[in-house]
Amino acid sequence: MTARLLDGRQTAAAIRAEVAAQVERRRQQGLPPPGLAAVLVGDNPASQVYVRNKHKACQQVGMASWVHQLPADISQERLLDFLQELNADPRVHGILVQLPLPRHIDEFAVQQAVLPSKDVDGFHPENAGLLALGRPRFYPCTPHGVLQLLWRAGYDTLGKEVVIVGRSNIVGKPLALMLLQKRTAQNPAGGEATVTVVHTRSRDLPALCRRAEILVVAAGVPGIITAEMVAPGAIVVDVGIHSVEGRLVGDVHPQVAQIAAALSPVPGGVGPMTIAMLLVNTLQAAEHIDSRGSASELFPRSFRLGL
Ligand SMILES: Nc1nc(=O)c2c([nH]1)NC[C@@H]1CN(c3ccc(C(=O)N[C@@H](CCC(=O)O)C(=O)O)cc3)C=[N+]21
Repeated sequence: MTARLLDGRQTAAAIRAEVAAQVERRRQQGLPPPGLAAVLVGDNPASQVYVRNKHKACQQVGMASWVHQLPADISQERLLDFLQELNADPRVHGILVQLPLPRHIDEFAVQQAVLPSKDVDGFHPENAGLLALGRPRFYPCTPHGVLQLLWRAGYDTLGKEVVIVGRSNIVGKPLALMLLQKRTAQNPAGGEATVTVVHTRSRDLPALCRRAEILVVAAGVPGIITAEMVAPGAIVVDVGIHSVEGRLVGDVHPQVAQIAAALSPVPGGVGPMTIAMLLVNTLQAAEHIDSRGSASELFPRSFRLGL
């Protein structure tokens, strides 16, 4: 038996089509296209691929997109000034500063400099706090992509034993919060799961992982999850992505496909979903700015994506 494939490319394409329809509806109403500004500092080759993919995805759905390539040695002060310009630009509804940043730049300072209402990554402390309190403004793209991939494949997390491997601010932590929340019309990406977050310091990682009905792996270590760490019939979502000897691999060892009931692969799983959810957030940012007249207000409703 080999696992059912959770096809992130196909699911992301379906979400892009939903977003494209909303962008077209806006156009017919005479509204400007949602606009995303991506900021890339330095020339990390992986970051260049991701930012290019985001730019292509924006164009595909009819959004405006700008890629700002800044030199690796730009000062933090200049970068923060540049972000203020994007904050003030009415054509820009969403701002994304690609991570990782060069070492001389304080990531937290940069995340705080993005206007919270344009923070389509959901990394600003105000947005992280709102998510933690059950009042999400933007769902962080990768965790939301994981939940959408599961939901659209027919897997409900309600009451399930979900184990998350990894405790990062961009995946593990926000995903845990989303999985705990109730699913409501205002909060459609809730989970109501029993959530366990494990990490490299956890005692007996294999036993903890084997408890999972749904195992989400965002550890950042190639192949760390092997077949004996997975319960037969589990659903496994691989969030890791690494270039190893010229090939893309995830955190989940290929032998897991023989044990799991379903598996989200790398590439072709969470990566394309992350980009699709970025488009959703950019659309949401544009919608609320238009409908409320103010970019700084709390968004009153979530963009629901057919849930
Ligand atoms: N501010 C910020 N926001 C992010 O969302 C963000 C970031 N920084 N830094 C890096 C991570 C990583 N990330 C990916 C996005 C798409 C793919 C993706 O499209 N992957 C394709 C393969 C792409 C390839 O060919 O290399 C796939 O998995 O099929 C992967 C990884 C977004 N991130």
